[in-house]
Amino acid sequence: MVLRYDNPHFNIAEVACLYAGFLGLGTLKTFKQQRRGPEPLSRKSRFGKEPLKIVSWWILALALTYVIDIANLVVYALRTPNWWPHKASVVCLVLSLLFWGIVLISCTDTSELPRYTNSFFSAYRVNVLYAWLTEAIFETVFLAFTPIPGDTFQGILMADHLARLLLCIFAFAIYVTYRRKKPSRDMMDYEERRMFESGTQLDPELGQDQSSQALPQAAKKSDSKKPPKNTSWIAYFKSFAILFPYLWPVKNFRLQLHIFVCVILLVIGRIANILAPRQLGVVTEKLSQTGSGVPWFEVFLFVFYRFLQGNMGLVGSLRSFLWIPVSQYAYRALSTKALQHVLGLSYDFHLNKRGGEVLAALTKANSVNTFVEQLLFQIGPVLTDLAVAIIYFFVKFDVYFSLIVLVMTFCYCYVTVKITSWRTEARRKMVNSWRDSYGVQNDAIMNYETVKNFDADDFENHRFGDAVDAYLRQENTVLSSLSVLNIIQGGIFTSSLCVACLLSAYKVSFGYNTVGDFVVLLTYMTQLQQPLNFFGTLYRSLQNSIIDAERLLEIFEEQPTVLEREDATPLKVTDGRVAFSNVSFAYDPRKPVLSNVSFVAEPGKVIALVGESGGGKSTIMRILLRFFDVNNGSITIDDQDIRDVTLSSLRSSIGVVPQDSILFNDTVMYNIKYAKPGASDEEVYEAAKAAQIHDRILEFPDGYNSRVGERGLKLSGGEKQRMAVARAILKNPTIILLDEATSALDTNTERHIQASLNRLAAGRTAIVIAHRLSTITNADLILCIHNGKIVETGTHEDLLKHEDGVYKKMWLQQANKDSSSKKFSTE
Ligand SMILES: Nc1ncnc2c1ncn2[C@@H]1O[C@H](COP(=O)(O)OP(=O)(O)OP(=O)(O)O)[C@@H](O)[C@H]1O
Ligand SMILES: N[C@@H](CCC(=O)N[C@@H](CS)C(=O)NCC(=O)O)C(=O)O
Repeated sequence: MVLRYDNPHFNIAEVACLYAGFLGLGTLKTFKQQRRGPEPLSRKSRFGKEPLKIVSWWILALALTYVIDIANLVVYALRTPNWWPHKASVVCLVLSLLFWGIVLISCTDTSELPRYTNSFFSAYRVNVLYAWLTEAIFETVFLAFTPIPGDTFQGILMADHLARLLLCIFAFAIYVTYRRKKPSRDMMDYEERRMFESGTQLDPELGQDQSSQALPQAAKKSDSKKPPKNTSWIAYFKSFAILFPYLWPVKNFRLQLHIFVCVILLVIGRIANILAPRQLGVVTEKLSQTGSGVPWFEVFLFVFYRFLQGNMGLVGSLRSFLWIPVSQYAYRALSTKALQHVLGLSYDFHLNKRGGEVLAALTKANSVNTFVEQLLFQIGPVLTDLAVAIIYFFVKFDVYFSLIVLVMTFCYCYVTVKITSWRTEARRKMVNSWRDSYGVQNDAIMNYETVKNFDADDFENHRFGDAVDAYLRQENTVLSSLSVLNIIQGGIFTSSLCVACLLSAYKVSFGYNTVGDFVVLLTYMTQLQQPLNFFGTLYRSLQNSIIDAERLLEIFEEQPTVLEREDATPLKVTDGRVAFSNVSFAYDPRKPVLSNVSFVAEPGKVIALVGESGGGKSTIMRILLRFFDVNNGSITIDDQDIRDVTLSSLRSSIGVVPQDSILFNDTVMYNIKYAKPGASDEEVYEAAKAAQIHDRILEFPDGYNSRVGERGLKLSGGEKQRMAVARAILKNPTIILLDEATSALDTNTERHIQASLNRLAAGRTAIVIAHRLSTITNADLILCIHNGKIVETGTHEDLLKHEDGVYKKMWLQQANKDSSSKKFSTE
């Protein structure tokens, strides 16, 4: 057997093996990894920086041999009359070049990978090895079965094949050399650094609103705490799967139908995108045939197809219209679920959270939805149109046109993504510097008096001027890089259009194609340009919504630490006896907060917890409400362990009057009724009367309809606490937890509050945290808490009898303080 130098079958076989094997192995590997689960990064990375560099140079050299091959063919074809290389050979050469180009980029450029996915090369090492092997085998076969070159053309081809074989052998040598080495610390660090670099590069530009501006920095910090994992793409996207059920309208058949119709409309849109240029070709054909009359129908059909086309066309608009309820459904489902989830998380999450961060993540609840929409209706259609163009041109015209679109697509997308990522960073800086200049301006105006006092007008003007300059410099970068991006995009698109048009013009002139074909080609290509023009912007917003979705996902992955048992029953409160037996608890195992706390709060009695600050009094309340679970011992209410009952029944049986009640920014009525939404106005008045706040409320300008302001700021501390008491009275629980206000109030207010608290405690089990001992002298039992232990118990009188007792000391101290402050105030 003798192989020709320009052998199409050989070339096709080689390219087919390369692509099929590479993709097949890639898929296999991804699934395998998926089943095994993520692996720690360090175990994977056998390749450090240096080998990766050598490999990259090697692949570049290999790609260059194909460039030389192509150039050789072109030169030979131009110099030899009536000789054309075989079409398949040309296509295969270009595809091989593209293949190695992609591998090269994947090995050297990992910055586009999302966090937690591994670098291309570490994931696809097997595939690259496979490609080397395939090349080596094919080159050996070629060299073995091809005659000695007869001219320069064949000589160059032969030299290229030989070079490729040598490069493959060289690559194996590199691989085998480095493979044996144990991964050094440095190598791992390098890989890890790459992972993090790739993660942080993905941060979006900052949004326009303050809340989202604060976010990326904080998010970056929290991310860096997570160990990097080698995760496959599937696993990465699978982690989003927990959000998808909220996107799909499970029970709503009508919405499912909407989605179905939208998908059909999408397909119709793609078809219209072929039909319109095709029809223009038909019209052109008709018009160029003299004497065939006016092609009314053809023209009408063309106009009709045009009417269907585009996002603003009939099909696009109909699709947008039908999608509205689907998108709204998803928004509702996701945002309510997110809030429900966050509210369901345990107290420790809420203690540790950065409030703004959680809220910002929740306001982006729509991000997953936006992500799906962008993929489905924007990026998806553009890429489909390109794929359709490749197939259509192949079927209708010539494989060369498909090749042009294919190479153009790749170059266009790659360059756009690269430049856009860089620009995203520049935009972030621009937004930051804008915020700085805004801050300077704001400072100057807010501190008007200080500025004037120090005669600092000039200083402030300069400061602001500098800040604006800094902003303008960043803006300049952003805007000029936009122009550069547009020029490069235009350049890539226009060159492919130019090649396609020249080729088509050539074919038309030699009669291989008709003028109509030229028109179809030109129209189809130009209509691709418009959506491609926004590819960068689309890519950026896609990235942003993925990042937002990731944050939402992090919240969804958060699990409550206090869980309800599956067989939990509702708490049945009969008398309201609360018993702590040998309870120990710590927020952090290294620092015990409560140890061996035992006491019984008998029904209808008032138990007071006193002791120094930080002793653990509030903790007792928190564990009774089961915001945390005890580490040892148990808490029972009417002989039912609180871990065995449902959380909601537990919390609804207990009334809490916190030290500093926080109210909702609504009316007084709304705030009191919050304890019992179904209560009548009369019940509210009764509760308010019992809490000694009714008369005061009536003095407000709008009575019960007065608004209390943000967090109840418009009310005084005493009023707020009595509102809280009114709430608790309305709720009418058997057990009351009361955290007394620490701050000394005026005697009148204090008397009112005391009276309202007495009314509240009457007939209920009350556990009171007392800061001022004078308020609990009548308590049935006083527990002195010191360092998380109960050190003394008894009534006020009992405890005062202990000469060296903790309680007595506190009592004397407070009595002293009170008398000295009274003295001071009367002087
Ligand atoms: N969420 C938490 N995480 C870790 N430690 C905590 C947490 N909350 C409280 N602590 C610690 O637990 C101890 C007891 O706190 P607790 O609030 O129960 O004291 P307290 O007696 O109510 O004090 P105060 O009278 O000042 O409110 C303190 O040392 C406190 O620092
Ligand atoms: N061709 C570019 C730019 C497209 C464009 O002009 N986008 C509009 C928004 S739809 C814009 O204002 N971009 C500003 C920018 O990218 O800085 C791309 O692919 O991103």
